[in-house]
Amino acid sequence: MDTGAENPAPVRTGLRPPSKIIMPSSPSRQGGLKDMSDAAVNARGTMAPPLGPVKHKLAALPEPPSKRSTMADRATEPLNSKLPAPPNSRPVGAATKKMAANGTRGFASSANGAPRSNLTRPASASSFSGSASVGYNSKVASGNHFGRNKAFAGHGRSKSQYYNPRSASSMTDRDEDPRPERQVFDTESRMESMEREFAAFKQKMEGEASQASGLKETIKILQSRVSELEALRTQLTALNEELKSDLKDAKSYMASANMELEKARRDHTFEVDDLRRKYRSEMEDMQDRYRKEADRTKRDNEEAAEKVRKDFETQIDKLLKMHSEELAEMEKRLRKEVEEERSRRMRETLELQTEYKMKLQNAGLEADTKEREILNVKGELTNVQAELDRERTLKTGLQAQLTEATTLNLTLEASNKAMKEKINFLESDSQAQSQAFNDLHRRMQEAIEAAELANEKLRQEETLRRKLHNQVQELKGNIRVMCRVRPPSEAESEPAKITFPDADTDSKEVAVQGPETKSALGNVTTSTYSYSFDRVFGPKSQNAEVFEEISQLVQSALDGYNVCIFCYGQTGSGKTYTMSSDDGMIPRATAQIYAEATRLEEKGWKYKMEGNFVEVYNETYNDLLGRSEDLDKKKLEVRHDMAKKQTTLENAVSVELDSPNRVEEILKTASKNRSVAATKANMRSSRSHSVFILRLVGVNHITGERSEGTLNLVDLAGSERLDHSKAEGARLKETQNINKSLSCLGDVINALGSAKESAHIPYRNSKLTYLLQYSLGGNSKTLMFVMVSPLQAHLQETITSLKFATKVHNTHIGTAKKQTRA
Ligand SMILES: Nc1ncnc2c1ncn2[C@@H]1O[C@H](COP(=O)(O)OP(=O)(O)OP(=O)(O)O)[C@@H](O)[C@H]1O
Repeated sequence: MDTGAENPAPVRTGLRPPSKIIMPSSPSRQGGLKDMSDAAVNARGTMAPPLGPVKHKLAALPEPPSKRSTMADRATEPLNSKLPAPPNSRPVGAATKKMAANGTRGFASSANGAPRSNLTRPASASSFSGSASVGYNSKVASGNHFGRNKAFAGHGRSKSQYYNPRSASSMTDRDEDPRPERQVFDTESRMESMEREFAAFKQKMEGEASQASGLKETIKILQSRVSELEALRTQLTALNEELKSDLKDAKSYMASANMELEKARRDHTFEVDDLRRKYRSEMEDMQDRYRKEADRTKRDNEEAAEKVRKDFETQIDKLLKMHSEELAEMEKRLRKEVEEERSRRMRETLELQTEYKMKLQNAGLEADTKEREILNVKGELTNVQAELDRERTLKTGLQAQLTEATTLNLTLEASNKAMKEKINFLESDSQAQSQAFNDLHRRMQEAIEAAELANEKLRQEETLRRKLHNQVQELKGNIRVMCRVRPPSEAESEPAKITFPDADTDSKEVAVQGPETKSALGNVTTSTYSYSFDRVFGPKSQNAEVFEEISQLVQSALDGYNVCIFCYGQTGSGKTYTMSSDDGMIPRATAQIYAEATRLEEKGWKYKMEGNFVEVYNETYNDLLGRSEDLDKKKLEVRHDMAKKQTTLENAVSVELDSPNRVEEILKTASKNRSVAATKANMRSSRSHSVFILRLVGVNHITGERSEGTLNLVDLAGSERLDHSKAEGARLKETQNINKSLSCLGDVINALGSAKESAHIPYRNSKLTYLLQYSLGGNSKTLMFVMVSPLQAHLQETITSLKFATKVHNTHIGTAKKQTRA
């Protein structure tokens, strides 16, 4: 029998492999969840036993009975257990087998509420028709039926097609059978057969009924399975929800973790930045320390080296001294020793000679005595002879001694000679040295004399240079006028039409296009005004270039002339920039004077340089180098020494210019005082004249020459016209005073240029001209800068300034005189 109960193993569940279902405790694995839900869907859809594989993976689910049979098995269980096996129950068995084989599909149909009729249809229909048709020939039919149904289960269609025609033909044959006994027998047997068939049919029907009830039970079981699965699905849904919330939690945890991570990263970055900054500052500190340390070490090393060098030199000096002393000592000792040795040797030689002579005399006497004794005593001849031999031997010995002494004497004489030669050599060396020293001394004297001559020549040339310089200055004229047009600033627009026709050649001309004028006929015309001066500086010119032009005048002040350099022009035209800016004329002039005075020192000149910085405001003098609180309060007096033609400022602070940096201090103090004053009366610097006075007194200690010169650098107040400025009150008074002093300056220059020598020059008419009395006129060199604004708005003032400057330029002042005193 091939029932499902006998063959449960090969039933296909339709579930996916359980390994794909993940543990529910792992909420992050959504794939696993998906697999699981697929499995659940499959379980619902196919009715295959889903819990087998799932239960082991889903720990949260209730554990089903361990050896649970599959859905198909249980579906067939009632049939197999309750139905007796009818003789021809194969269709049902086949159907059941088929259902078991296609269990998933059949269950799916019932689960979907649309049961398929093929569950029962083939069994009843085929078996019924089969038994009905096969009943006439039960053996054959029975056998064929069995075989047919078996075949039907496997290849139903082909077998039934083949069998049905044969059944029909046999029926036809039996109806037409002509044999009666056989017919009775057939009828009885037929009846028997029919009864059997009926009984079988009945049995079969009972089987069907019990099968139907089995199926109902199966349905119930299946329904209970469905509800179980529903519960399972609910559990899974809950689990899914739980997992989703876990996932959500995990996501929020991840987000917060990310935030914390980000915060930690930021903190870390800050910490790293802090550390980096700290490290950098530490590095800088270390570098600084290292640099200082290195400097200190270098200094120490240099000091040590210097010390070592000095020690070394001292030691060398000491050694040299010791050496020369030792040499002298040795020489003395040697001489003494040589002397002593010589006298000792002489003494010894004399002694030896005396001794020898004595011995010789004694020997002679003895020989005489012996000879006398020989003569007298002949008997004693042998003894005397022996004594004589002895005496002869002695004589030989003495002679050998004499030879030796003579040799020694010769050796001593040779060494004495060598010593003498050495002494002579030493004596001759010191003579050569003193000879060389004398030569050197002589040559030095000659060189000094030559230098003296050269210096003398230089002094003569310096005097000549000064004379020539002055002649050149005279040729250039004692009053010179130069014009400077400043560049417009970035904020300034509408420039005036100012041109420089000879900028590429002489740079002496400036042309200004005047304002438009309307004729009576309504014609608009503009005229161009040309002016020429000693030099014109365009907007691109630098202070260095301007100073080059005036440096010769500065030199004249050192040479003993009074020099006055003015800056004239309206407010904002660049006077202060030219005169007192960091690289303006005042710092440059003082630097040149200081350098030149230092250079002249080698020619015997010694200069004393003293500076004052005063302001003329509202026709009163103010000391710009005094205390700022004294400004406008302290009375400053100007005194003139008519005889010496000198001006002194009483109560003013004088600063000695003993270093080039002093001028910087002077300018700073002056500027501070002016700015303090500016809070009292606005625009003070524009409304007052400032005068920097530098007195230069030089004495030549070689030639006895003396020179006294003064350099005046004047920054005049703005030259606005009264009608144009529309000033009132204090401002009106300022403007009136400025105009008065400027017109007085014009008057003085005019008088100097036109009048005879004896004519009156109106210095006293203004405080400014009074202060500059001895720096304007016959004994002075004057340079006026007319400063020009480049703006169209200032055109009228520009033309007025240029006209005034032209007037001054046309003035001829008498020859300057150098102030020298014997
Ligand atoms: N040659 C120049 N090059 C560049 N800038 C200049 C030049 N001349 C003047 N200036 C600038 O123009 C402005 C006015 O100049 P400055 O103050 O010297 O005029 P000023 O005639 O002295 O005026 P005030 O009469 O009010 O003192 C300043 O800002 C100055 O720096």
